[in-house]
Amino acid sequence: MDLDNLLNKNQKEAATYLDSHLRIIAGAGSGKTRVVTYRIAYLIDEIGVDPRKILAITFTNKAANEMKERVSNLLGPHALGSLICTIHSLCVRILRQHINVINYPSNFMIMDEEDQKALIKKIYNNLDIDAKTISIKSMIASISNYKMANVSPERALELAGQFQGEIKKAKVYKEYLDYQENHFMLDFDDLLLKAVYIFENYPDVLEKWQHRFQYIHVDEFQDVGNIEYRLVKLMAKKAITCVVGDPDQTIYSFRGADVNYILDFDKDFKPCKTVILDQNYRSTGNILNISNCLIRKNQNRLEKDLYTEATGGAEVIHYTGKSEQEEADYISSQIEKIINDIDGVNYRNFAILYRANYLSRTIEQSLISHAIDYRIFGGLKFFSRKEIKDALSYLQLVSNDEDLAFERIINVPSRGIGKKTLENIQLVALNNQVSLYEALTLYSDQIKLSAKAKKEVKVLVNAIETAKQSNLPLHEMFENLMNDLGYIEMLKKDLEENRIDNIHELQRSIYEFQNQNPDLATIENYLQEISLYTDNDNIDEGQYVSLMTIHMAKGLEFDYVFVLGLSEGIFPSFRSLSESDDGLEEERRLAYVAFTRAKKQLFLTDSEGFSFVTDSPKIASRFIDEVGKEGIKHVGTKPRFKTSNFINTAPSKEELVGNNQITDWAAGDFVLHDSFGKGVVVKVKGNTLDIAFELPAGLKTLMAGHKALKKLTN
Ligand SMILES: Nc1ncnc2c1ncn2[C@@H]1O[C@H](COP(=O)(O)OP(=O)(O)OP(=O)(O)O)[C@@H](O)[C@H]1O
Ligand SMILES: [Mg+2]
Repeated sequence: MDLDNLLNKNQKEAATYLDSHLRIIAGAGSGKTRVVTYRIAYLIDEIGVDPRKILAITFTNKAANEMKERVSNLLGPHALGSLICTIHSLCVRILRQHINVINYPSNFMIMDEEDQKALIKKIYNNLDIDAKTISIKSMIASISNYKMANVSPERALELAGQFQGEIKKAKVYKEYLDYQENHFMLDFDDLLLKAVYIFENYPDVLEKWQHRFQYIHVDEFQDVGNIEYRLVKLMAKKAITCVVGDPDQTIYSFRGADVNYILDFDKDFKPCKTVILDQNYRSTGNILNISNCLIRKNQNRLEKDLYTEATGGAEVIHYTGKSEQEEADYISSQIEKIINDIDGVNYRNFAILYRANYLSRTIEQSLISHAIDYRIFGGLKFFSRKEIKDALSYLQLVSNDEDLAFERIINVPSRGIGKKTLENIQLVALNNQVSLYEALTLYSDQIKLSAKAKKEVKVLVNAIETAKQSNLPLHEMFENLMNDLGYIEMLKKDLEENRIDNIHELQRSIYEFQNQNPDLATIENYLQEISLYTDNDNIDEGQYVSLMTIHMAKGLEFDYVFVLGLSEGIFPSFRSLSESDDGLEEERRLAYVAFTRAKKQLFLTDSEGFSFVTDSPKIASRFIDEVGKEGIKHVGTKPRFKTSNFINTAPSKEELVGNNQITDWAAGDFVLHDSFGKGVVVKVKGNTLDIAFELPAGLKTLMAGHKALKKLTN
């Protein structure tokens, strides 16, 4: 292995330095992960270290697999034996071997978040606690806090004093722990906590693991929290520890990550050498330039800049679309164009990144209609998400009384209708040769329901019947339906903000559908169209474009990267903006992570219109403004920033989303349309208008509340 050709001087120094602990602090794409990979190869190949003495901790399974693959490409099969994994899977290994010291069986079960929620719901039922008073999500957070602070249930009860809410929480906590112990279940926090507990209390176990590893590496060290740090510190007693990270890429502070662990690393790990890498090998000059410009806007940071020997390369493109659909179609067509124009490029060279999961919907639909295969990492495709399936089931029930849809939603939100009652309804339906919904409405006297269930069923039926008879535009009917059913309230209660955002996104999809198909805007037709998108399975092999949130993209790189949804309030997210400057700075680091994933070309996109999530008109993200003017080109519609007076003159929601003054329209009204010019209303049909425009536009059918349309008073 000729390291001189593979690494630059500083990188080589870092890869081969074995005299003490080592810290590598460096910006994105400077080869930190590459150094760790070569260091492992160097240890095995040149120094002759037994691979089993080497540990490398990565942030995600994907990163672990990539590192394993790279090492085995370098060394062939004799690299096998070194342990390259995430911190959670390391803990699972430790516990499977040693958890018996605390009287747990080694085949303990691991609980994910869904399991936690289910257990807490069960406990709420037993203790007669209403999720309205303590949301499930806040309960999960409290349990995590108690555990991390090593607070016992008894102590939690003491601390609660006279506060009823806190007393309840302490009780739930006790039940939760009892259940876990009786069933030998560990949640994700426990994996770390129990491993640390065993290390701290069973010196012989700790010693085994301290002996096991001679060289320890931790990638993405800027994102470790207290418990991870303690684990590494315990294990590293006899090892040479190498940590690498970039303080500008700390993006998990909201979950307890603390950048000070890397900044103060040399205080605990003595002696320690620090290597700084400042040459970027990943990106073109233009990409690097705008990323540097952006991150410099953070006040609270260590000054450090990256340079590259690469040329400027293709300009960074900022595209603004008139609508989200236009924005998405721009991305799809650029992917097609690049594949057509440049030899050897395929879908795998592309990534589309976004701030939050709900933002994938428009781009997914566009990719499907362009026949571009894609895969979502770390999440489900939009139309496979639980809340979307629930909402669509409700719409199905409204439109054509589907039994499968009925079964899916009859107890969501919970109406006290369990398996037995459902069987009862099914039997009544069968006996009377009607649908399940009809059985519930027409033959309710034959169905045994508790008083609570009866009340809830009434709410359900009312909501569905109101929706069936609604004359409102579809997206408003849908909004009312979700509210009337208590569905939104259920999500709010559980603090499921992401799911609420997804429901709002679905509402937007309905809104767009009726705008594009004013003549055909029925639920049946909408569901029909959507069915094209709902049964698209994930492809695991072959070529596909990668879609993921920016958090998932940490450490990865792609030739062509699109970052979409760069609108104020979306990214930076309005939730972070309302917190503090720290919130904004973390968003900016997130943008820095996103932009620096690109190797050859970076596309930043946003669009005009109205956001159902922020409930306001969209303007371009401040991050677009902050990247400076050099090496970036604006295309599409002229972007609007907060600094212009757009905010004052922004159209209202009614103007953008459609007002309810449909009845105000009459044949003969004069109108002005942004693109079609002047016209006269020929016919009013419900919410749609037939309008004769000046030529060349001619006769058009439009939504009455369309934002581009204004009624002229005379
Ligand atoms: N000396 C070098 N010669 C050639 N290519 C290099 C060199 N150093 C790094 N690279 C390449 O540059 C890219 C970025 O490297 P790497 O992923 O290790 O950076 P990083 O610092 O870990 O980035 P991030 O902060 O995003 O995790 C990779 O494709 C890597 O192979
Ligand atoms: Mg890396």
